[in-house]
Amino acid sequence: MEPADIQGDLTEVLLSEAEIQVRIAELCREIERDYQGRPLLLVGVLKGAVMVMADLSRELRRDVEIDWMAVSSYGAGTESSGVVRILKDLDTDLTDRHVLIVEDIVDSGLTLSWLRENLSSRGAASVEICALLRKPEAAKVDVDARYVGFEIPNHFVVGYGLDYAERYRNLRAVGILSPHVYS
Ligand SMILES: O=P(O)(O)OC[C@H]1O[C@H](OP(=O)(O)OP(=O)(O)O)[C@H](O)[C@@H]1O
Ligand code: HPA
Ligand SMILES: [Mg+2]
Repeated sequence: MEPADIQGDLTEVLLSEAEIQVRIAELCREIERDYQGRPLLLVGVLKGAVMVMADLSRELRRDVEIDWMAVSSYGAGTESSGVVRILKDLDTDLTDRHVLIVEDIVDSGLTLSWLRENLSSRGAASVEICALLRKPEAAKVDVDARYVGFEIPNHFVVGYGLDYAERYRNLRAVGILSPHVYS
């Protein structure tokens, strides 16, 4: 299943493509129910959330708007710097909007706690979070994410949008990156 040129880079496949898709469908049914009758703006966080956004938005059986923000706190390493930078802002005015932030992972929580504050301060009617993955043991701040796909152990993971130095984003599964790749 892994491409030949990355064989050995993963110590373990944590979540298969099929497991991810089943869970995304479950989250979509919850989202449809919770936002019934309310217009919904999905805000994807580039670049990691590209795959989740593509699959989640197409699985939703309702109309949505989609916008993107790019923030970065990791650079090329495996540890959050804690400093969040806006690389690309939204095109959409958030006044009175119901916003659902779509993310790949809550790791330390620094990115999402900062982002939720930032978006809430723009006059949104509501701001909630949907993250495919969460690492409970890595939390430095508490992030109240309404929709979480999977809680995973505290290892650096790649695939399905998640990168190490911009590689591995295109894997269909999520796996643990072998320390020999980055040490
Ligand atoms: O909870 P945290 O510790 O803040 O980590 C989570 C964030 O870090 C990663 O993004 P990154 O800054 O690496 O940018 P990228 O999405 O472009 O890879 C990931 O996509 C999340 O946005
Ligand atoms: O485990 C991770 N992998 C890739 N990118 C990340 N950004 C935060 N945590 C991670
Ligand atoms: Mg990253």
